[in-house]
Amino acid sequence: MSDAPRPARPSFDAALAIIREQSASLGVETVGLLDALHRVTAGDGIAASDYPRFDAAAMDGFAFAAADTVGATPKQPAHLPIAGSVRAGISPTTHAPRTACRISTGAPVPAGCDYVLPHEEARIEQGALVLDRPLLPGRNVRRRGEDAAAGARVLSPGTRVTPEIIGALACYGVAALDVARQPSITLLPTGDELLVPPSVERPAAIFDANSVMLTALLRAQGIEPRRALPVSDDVAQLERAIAAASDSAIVVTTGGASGGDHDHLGRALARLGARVHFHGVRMRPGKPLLFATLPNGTLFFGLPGNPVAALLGARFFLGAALRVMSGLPPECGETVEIDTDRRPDTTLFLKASRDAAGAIRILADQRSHTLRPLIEANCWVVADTTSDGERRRVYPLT
Ligand SMILES: Nc1nc2c(c(=O)[nH]1)N[C@H]1C(S)=C(S)[C@@H](COP(=O)(O)OP(=O)(O)OC[C@H]3O[C@@H](n4cnc5c(N)ncnc54)[C@H](O)[C@@H]3O)O[C@H]1N2
Ligand code: MOO
Repeated sequence: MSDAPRPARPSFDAALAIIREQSASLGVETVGLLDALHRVTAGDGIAASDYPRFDAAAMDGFAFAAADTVGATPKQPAHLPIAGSVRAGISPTTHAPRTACRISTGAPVPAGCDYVLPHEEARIEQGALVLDRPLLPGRNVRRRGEDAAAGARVLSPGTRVTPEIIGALACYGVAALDVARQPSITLLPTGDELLVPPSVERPAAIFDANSVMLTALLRAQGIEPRRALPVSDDVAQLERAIAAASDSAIVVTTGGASGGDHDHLGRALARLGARVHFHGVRMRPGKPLLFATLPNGTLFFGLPGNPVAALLGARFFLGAALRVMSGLPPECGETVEIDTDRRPDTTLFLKASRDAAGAIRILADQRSHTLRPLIEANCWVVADTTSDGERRRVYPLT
């Protein structure tokens, strides 16, 4: 058992509150548009250019002024001689009244034209477009600035940047964005079973799944963590490895968090002079989770080794700190009515799948070493009891 003092175990909500209290914004930086992917905006996104940049044809066909069709009938159609053509990328051209010009999709509609007739609808006789009814202006013309006008506020602060947002901003000529600074993070897997790759000669070795999984989880938030080499279940080595990692703003270990004979995390942190905010949370899986501050101010998350517990710890606890650092509000989940297992005084995290109709199914295998159900899962159901009674909340998987 660890000799380190054990503060009382908080509830899940209380533990999150402690983490939020210990976390602070890291400020703002300007990054190139593509580098903003998965990051959180720290200011408004402003369109640098009108989009569309000019009145443009939405179809290949013929451009002309709708006014030139006034009074046209099948018996007395308007004849608009076809004069010239405009292609995409060609600067807007002048247009002689009572003529039509060939135009391709994306080409600037010549000044004076306000109608584009698709070529498959066109009747051409002796080099003139024949129109046998009056037409209303605007058809197949994309108006300048109709999606976004230069200077328009198109993005608010606190938005997670997606590929779609990057696409829109690229249309609007935005080349850089202000985003919240991200912390540097070192992932430190612990456990003798990780020190050598699994092989026939090493039947008790396992693959280090946790640091791979957490790297993926962080990349999805625009953070590239440093992955330290696995460290053995030895207090001195653990102490050294944590000290070496503490140049990062956040250190995350996996394994060695519970009170087993070889779980030395508590002892290593005591030797380092860390301030342990809690060791153990009234939740399952993830009960042995530890949160501390190292003497230099680095935040420390000691996640349990079981992969589901490690994932939950990163998803909800490290995630809570990252949200504060990114200027995002706390997650509150969606309250739902669903009958699940319950455990007194414990928050249960259940792998679940929600179908297109919104029906939630709790998956059969809830053990904390099995990730296979998470291939099928798309949400967590979080079950606990409040003073108002049983509560069930749904959270996205990541
Ligand atoms: N007597 C008790 N035993 C255990 C308790 C308990 O309360 N009393 N709690 C159990 C719970 S709950 C958990 S969670 C685990 C967590 O313990 P540790 O954080 O000390 O983790 P380890 O013992 O080091 O490892 C647990 C499990 O996970 C595997 N592991 C570790 N690292 C990785 C990795 N990087 N990738 C994949 N898998 C990893 C490890 O081999 C173990 O199988 O303790 C229970 N025991
Ligand atoms: O807390 Mo443990 O996470 O149930 O396996």
